[in-house]
Amino acid sequence: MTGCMKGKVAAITGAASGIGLACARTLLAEGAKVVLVDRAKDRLEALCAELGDNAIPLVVDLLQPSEVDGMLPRILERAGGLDIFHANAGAYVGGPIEEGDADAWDRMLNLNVNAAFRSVRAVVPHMVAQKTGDILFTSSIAGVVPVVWEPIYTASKFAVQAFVHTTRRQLAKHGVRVGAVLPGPVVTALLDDWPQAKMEEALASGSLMQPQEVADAVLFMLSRPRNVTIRDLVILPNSVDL
Ligand SMILES: NC(=O)c1ccc[n+]([C@@H]2O[C@H](COP(=O)([O-])OP(=O)(O)OC[C@H]3O[C@@H](n4cnc5c(N)ncnc54)[C@H](O)[C@@H]3O)[C@@H](O)[C@H]2O)c1
Ligand SMILES: OC[C@@H](O)[C@@H](O)[C@@H](O)CO
Repeated sequence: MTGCMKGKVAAITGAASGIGLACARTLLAEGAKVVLVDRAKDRLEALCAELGDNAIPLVVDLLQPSEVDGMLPRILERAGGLDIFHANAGAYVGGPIEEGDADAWDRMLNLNVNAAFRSVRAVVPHMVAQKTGDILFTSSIAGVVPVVWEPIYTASKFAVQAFVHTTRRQLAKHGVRVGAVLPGPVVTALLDDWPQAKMEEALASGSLMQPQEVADAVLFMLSRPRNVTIRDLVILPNSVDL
């Protein structure tokens, strides 16, 4: 621990679980104030009570556009600023398309794509005005490799990658960095949707990572000198065959 995030304010969506929570813990340990954004009110409040005064809960349902649009003033009021916005919340649906539930696809696409882009739109004017900031996405290896068993999820993360690459170039001139961390399989609640046999095989072959490994990668990205952007950081368990 170096205290390299001291004085920074971060907001992380989907911070009540998995990768978002590990990132929140890591940034807090490095001295940042962290706004944990999630719709899981009870879990969020219990976690923040445990994490201390620098952990600020913000209950937002990202699937409600008006709640996303109103998020920035609530962050500024509670945390006094915003330096890092991590669009992390996401959902997963896999499987053969002929068996797919198109309504579940819509919910996932709304969260992984529309709500994520909308949330960035909500905070960018603040970062442009202050001429500095970091926008970070939790994308996925499925954002750069078409993963055959999860076509709609893959499509959502390819969309994220397109947004990261284009907005990075729009915002660089304002001192705002945009990048993505692209993990392979991580042990979180998100993979509950995986078939049991696939999960057992992955656990047996060691092809799963822990959320902390992703959080360490995120800290590396955020702690680069301001003239350097890590645009895409792919992080994989050695034995994953993707
Ligand atoms: N777990 C993996 O294998 C893996 C791999 C690569 C990328 N990712 C990505 O990492 C990100 C985080 O996933 P995770 O694995 O930590 O999952 P997770 O299920 O552990 O956490 C997701 C969090 O998002 C919150 N959330 C869901 N819908 C919401 C909404 N409408 N409004 C507000 N909050 C909402 C949930 O309450 C939960 O706390 C996702 O974008 C996912 O695509 C995960
Ligand atoms: O299935 C391989 C990966 O796409 C998956 O583990 C991960 O990206 C889910 O977010």
